[in-house]
Amino acid sequence: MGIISYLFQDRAANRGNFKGQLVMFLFRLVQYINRYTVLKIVCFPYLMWYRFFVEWRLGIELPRKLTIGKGLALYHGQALVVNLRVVMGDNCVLRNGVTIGHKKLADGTMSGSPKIGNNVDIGANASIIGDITIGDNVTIGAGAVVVKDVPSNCVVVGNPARILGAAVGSGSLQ
Ligand SMILES: CC(=O)SCCNC(=O)CCNC(=O)[C@H](O)C(C)(C)COP(=O)(O)OP(=O)(O)OC[C@H]1O[C@@H](n2cnc3c(N)ncnc32)[C@H](O)[C@@H]1OP(=O)(O)O
Ligand SMILES: N[C@@H](CO)C(=O)O
Repeated sequence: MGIISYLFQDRAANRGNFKGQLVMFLFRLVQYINRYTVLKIVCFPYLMWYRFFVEWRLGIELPRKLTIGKGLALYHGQALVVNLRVVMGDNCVLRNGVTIGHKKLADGTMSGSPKIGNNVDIGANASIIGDITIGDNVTIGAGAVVVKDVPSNCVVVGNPARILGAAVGSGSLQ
């Protein structure tokens, strides 16, 4: 992928949403810079500015080492925190108040972070925590707290999250 396509890979997903387009452009630029040591040195002021403006000022923590596939839609973009070890697939949606990250384990170490598939739509204020896997084509309801693996092709809601529409019992997550 050429640099222009790389920097604008999320534009279509954020059509009509200038803030989403701008933040994703700035994010892809730090990701691109992060690939090359020379660019990291030359563009150090930009890396600092990204941290100050996007992370501190706008409250959107998308660290430059994060792995996110193409076509990420960012709706509203407030109080959004994603751990740098999270891996997300293509065509996902992140909304305001979403947190995706790790947890402290009983031995005092930190867990891994979620691995999220393609076409995952995450509702406002959802928290997805721990070394878990979310499948493809999943919708995570607003306010859900997801701490276990989620299979592909389902909707999960609630705290703790359960599969919507499944009969009581069979809808619990493993
Ligand atoms: C400013 C803004 O607009 S920001 C955007 C905010 N919007 C979002 O974040 C969208 C997230 N979407 C949701 O949470 C949706 O409710 C979905 C996708 C999870 C489900 O939508 P639908 O399929 O239409 O579900 P529906 O409204 O029919 O509800 C089905 C059942 O799930 C429950 N339910 C739906 N959403 C949730 C939720 N987020 N948490 C807990 N339970 C829920 C309903 O109470 C209902 O339960 P019942 O069958 O016992 O009565
Ligand atoms: N409010 C819409 C997008 O503007 C959503 O979050 O889905």
